[in-house]
Amino acid sequence: MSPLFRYSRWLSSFKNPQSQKKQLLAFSAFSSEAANEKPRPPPIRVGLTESAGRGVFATRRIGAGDLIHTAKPIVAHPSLSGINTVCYFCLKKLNLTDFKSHSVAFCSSECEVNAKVFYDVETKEDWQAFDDYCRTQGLKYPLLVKRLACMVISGAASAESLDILLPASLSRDMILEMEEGFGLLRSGFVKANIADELIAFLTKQWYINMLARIRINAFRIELAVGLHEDLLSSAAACIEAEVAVGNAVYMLPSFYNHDCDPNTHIIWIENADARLKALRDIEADEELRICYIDASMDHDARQTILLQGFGFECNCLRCKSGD
Ligand SMILES: C[S@@+](CC[C@H](N)C(=O)[O-])C[C@H]1O[C@@H](n2cnc3c(N)ncnc32)[C@H](O)[C@@H]1O
Repeated sequence: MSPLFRYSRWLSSFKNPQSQKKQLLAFSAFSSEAANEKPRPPPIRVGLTESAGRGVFATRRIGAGDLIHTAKPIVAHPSLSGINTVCYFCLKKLNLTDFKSHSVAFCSSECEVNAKVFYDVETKEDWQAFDDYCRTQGLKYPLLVKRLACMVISGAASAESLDILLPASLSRDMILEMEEGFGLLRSGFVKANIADELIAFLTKQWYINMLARIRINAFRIELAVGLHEDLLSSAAACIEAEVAVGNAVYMLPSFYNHDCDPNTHIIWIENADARLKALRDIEADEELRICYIDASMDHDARQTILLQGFGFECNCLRCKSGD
């Protein structure tokens, strides 16, 4: 799931507020995860907003419906309930015949090769206890941490890959609840005979830090219904089971702030590669915002979910107007 950037040096310079502005402007220059579908660089930069931390701004006018950029996940993982229905790497939907009993499958030899960054380490252990823990507790984010840990062990990712992302503030109870998952993850690697020096990064603090970042930056991936797909069976699937094919964390999309009347949306067509598209005309220097939740809910319901789920009081114009 490259590209994985080693952001730690850049991150440490954020501790100096004077360099923030310069660094944020520089970000647009190396956001190479953005689309290679267009010859021009994506029309965005990351900058500081007045009251919502960092945000993404348009560098030129963007037309309604335009593809702003695409983004590949830093780490993605299928939902456990659908693990035998999608590619284990890119989350593309597969035919049941692609799966041998109880195994995972890949949509292409390219995905199989790309998955080596975590799969070779992961398959040294059976992870039944860890998966059961996630399944019974209804947890999806520890799976992303496990996959990222495998990537760090294989040398494909830095243990600091997510450090640049904003962390959620966690209560003492939330931290206590994470201990079981940490214990299962670490003991899985020990049982797999992974050398001590390769798992030295995997401390309880690292595990909690990753979950704190994933909690407010992960995207739940719902694939758009393809034209070829039977709309009725897809609708039935939505009712019967989890619609999301999985969860993923991206770099650039994580800098998009929320708005209850967004000008941008994030969609997934075929797999976990995200597409950011303009919902209306956007002027140069306007902030691009996506909607994290179901915008059809009323004001109070939206505020409650944003506060409880993401830890912030929404400052968007729609909320300020009381709508
Ligand atoms: C995924 S991050 C977005 C990028 C973030 N601003 C940063 O500096 O990295 C989500 C966080 O941004 C802030 N945020 C996003 N949308 C907001 C809004 N509408 N009102 C207030 N804060 C917001 C909150 O702190 C939230 O937890």
